[in-house]
Amino acid sequence: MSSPYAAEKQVAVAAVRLGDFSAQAVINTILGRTFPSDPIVGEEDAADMRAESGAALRNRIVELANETLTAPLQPDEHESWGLGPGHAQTAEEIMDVIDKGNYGGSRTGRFWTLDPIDGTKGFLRGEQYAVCLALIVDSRVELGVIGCPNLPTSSSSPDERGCVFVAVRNQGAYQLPLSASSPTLPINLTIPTFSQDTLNLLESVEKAHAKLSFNERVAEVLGVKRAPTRMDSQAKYGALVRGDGGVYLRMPTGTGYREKIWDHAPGAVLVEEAGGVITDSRGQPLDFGLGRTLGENFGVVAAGKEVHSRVLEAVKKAKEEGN
Ligand SMILES: Nc1ncnc2c1ncn2[C@@H]1O[C@H](COP(=O)(O)OS(=O)(=O)O)[C@@H](OP(=O)(O)O)[C@H]1O
Ligand SMILES: [Mg+2]
Ligand SMILES: [Mg+2]
Ligand SMILES: [Mg+2]
Repeated sequence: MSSPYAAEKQVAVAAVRLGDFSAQAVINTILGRTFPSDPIVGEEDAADMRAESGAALRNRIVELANETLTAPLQPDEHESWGLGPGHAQTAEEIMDVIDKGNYGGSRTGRFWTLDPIDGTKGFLRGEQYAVCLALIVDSRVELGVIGCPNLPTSSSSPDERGCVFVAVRNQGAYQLPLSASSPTLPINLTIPTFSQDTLNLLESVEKAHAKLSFNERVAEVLGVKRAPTRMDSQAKYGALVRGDGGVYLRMPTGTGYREKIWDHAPGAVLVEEAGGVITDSRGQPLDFGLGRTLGENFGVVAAGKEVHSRVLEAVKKAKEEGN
């Protein structure tokens, strides 16, 4: 007997692959047209589309990407970005532009990093996912954007969904509505102060992505009273900076997995511009100059200034207990 929802899962996995590749094609096209000399570290590559067995996948992605690339321009888009009627690309051009994301990263100079769909598992469950882009210059994140199509615009309006978080170094952190035609103005974000009664953790849903049992112990050491908020993707960073949770805590599961720069670069500048602090679990700065991964950084801790130092101490204590 086949497992429950096997067909739904197959459809959803195929949809996410289409979303991943076509989003990377569209975003890399815009970046390539506007900043032609900037390299891109993108999560996806076109190898599966180029394979002999990849014809159906390739055709569908080319169709989807071209649908977006050739759609009539929105008020906030420009034809010089390679968008609008008449801007269709061939299959070869689409695969090449996806592979423009193959850059290996660098210590110096400027490059972009893209996660076309972050929180793949969340997307598959119909929950949170995000489209994430950051500009890194000389290893420092200068700009970050996290688009969350399924995130409520605030915790008090659960039915209104779709937010974009934007931060530019020294220019603040903002939340905008996802729809460019919405009259809502950008909201300037600052991580609020949490009391012992309101503090809680923001953590992954997937046990394979973070050691949730360790988070539980850290919460106990901190005297946290509220249950954790589990959410997929970098939407967690958006939730943190607008005060929907007090601490972002992500501890390695012990498999030797290295965190990818596209999973944290936009969140890093967003947290700092909202007045918070982001480091690894040992208090080391996240190093975006080592290539496609964060190298030896061990986990991620982000929170408001005072809370952050308390979390690092609690992590240390919980680790010592475990030794
Ligand atoms: N073993 C392991 N350890 C840590 N992280 C991992 C691991 N495996 C995958 N990933 C990355 O986790 C990204 C999703 O992050 P989240 O945990 O926030 O979301 S989710 O709950 O998994 O959806 C996810 O990003 P996407 O692939 O873009 O979804 C992965 O890059
Ligand atoms: Mg990701
Ligand atoms: Mg992804
Ligand atoms: Mg992935």
